[in-house]
Amino acid sequence: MKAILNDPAGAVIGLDFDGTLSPIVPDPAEAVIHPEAPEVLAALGDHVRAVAIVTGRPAATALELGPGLAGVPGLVVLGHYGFERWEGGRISAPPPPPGVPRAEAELPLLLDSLGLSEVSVEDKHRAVAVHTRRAPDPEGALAALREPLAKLAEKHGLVVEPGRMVLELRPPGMDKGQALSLFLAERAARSVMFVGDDLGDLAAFEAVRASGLPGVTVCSGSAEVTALAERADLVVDGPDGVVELLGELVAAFGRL
Ligand SMILES: O=P(O)(O)OC[C@H]1O[C@H](O[C@H]2O[C@H](CO)[C@@H](O)[C@H](O)[C@H]2O)[C@H](O)[C@@H](O)[C@@H]1O
Repeated sequence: MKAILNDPAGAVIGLDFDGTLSPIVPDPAEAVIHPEAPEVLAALGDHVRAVAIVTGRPAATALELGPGLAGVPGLVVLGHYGFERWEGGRISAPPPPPGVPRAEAELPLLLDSLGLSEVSVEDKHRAVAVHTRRAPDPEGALAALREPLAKLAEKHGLVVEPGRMVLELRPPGMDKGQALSLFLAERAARSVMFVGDDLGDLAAFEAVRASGLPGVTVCSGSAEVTALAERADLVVDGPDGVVELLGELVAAFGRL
């Protein structure tokens, strides 16, 4: 944190979206960014080398659920765990993986055969997520789905990304750690902070450590995921705590 405060112009601030900038809600389509986040990120963007949102969401979805984000100076959104990039209004991405629609087509029958028709499927185009949060027994449904979804993913050349009451089938070859490492190198960062809440963010925590830069890992804490808090330098109280921390950083920069 000291390095970031002493030299904000060299700092890259990486942030996850769901559970970090946006409070967790039952329906993924109804998630919305914390009301104070766009303003605080905009203020942060004026001081630091770059603000990057690194998310499992498609980049365009993060921007839709985060009105005001597009105005954050220099913002980069690395969507789909880094496969996709939004910057200055443009999205770049590799061709969509053919395994995703094939796996998705098999899902209804599979879910029926498991008696899990109450779970919900989120079509993310480059990935497909199976959510159990709104099922009668979310943990039980998640456990019942692990093995069948692992087999389905393997059959179609995909991997399973586990998260908060969700198992996502997505292409291999990228994760938030690789995405963050590439971004740090591209921006010649002199320090780094990464803020996340879920298992997918562990790779980014590792990337902070592997970068050799002065860095700080921050967990947006919840009772649902403890693995991240155990590995974080700092734990704050969910998206409210994240916004408060970022606000404190901005205030400190203002005093420099
Ligand atoms: O990398 P992230 O930005 O954290 O995205 C990870 C997944 O987040 C979303 O699901 C989570 O948030 C939902 C809305 O609050 C919640 O209902 C769900 O239980 C959480 O797992 C999103 O729907 C997924 O596609 C993302 O991969």
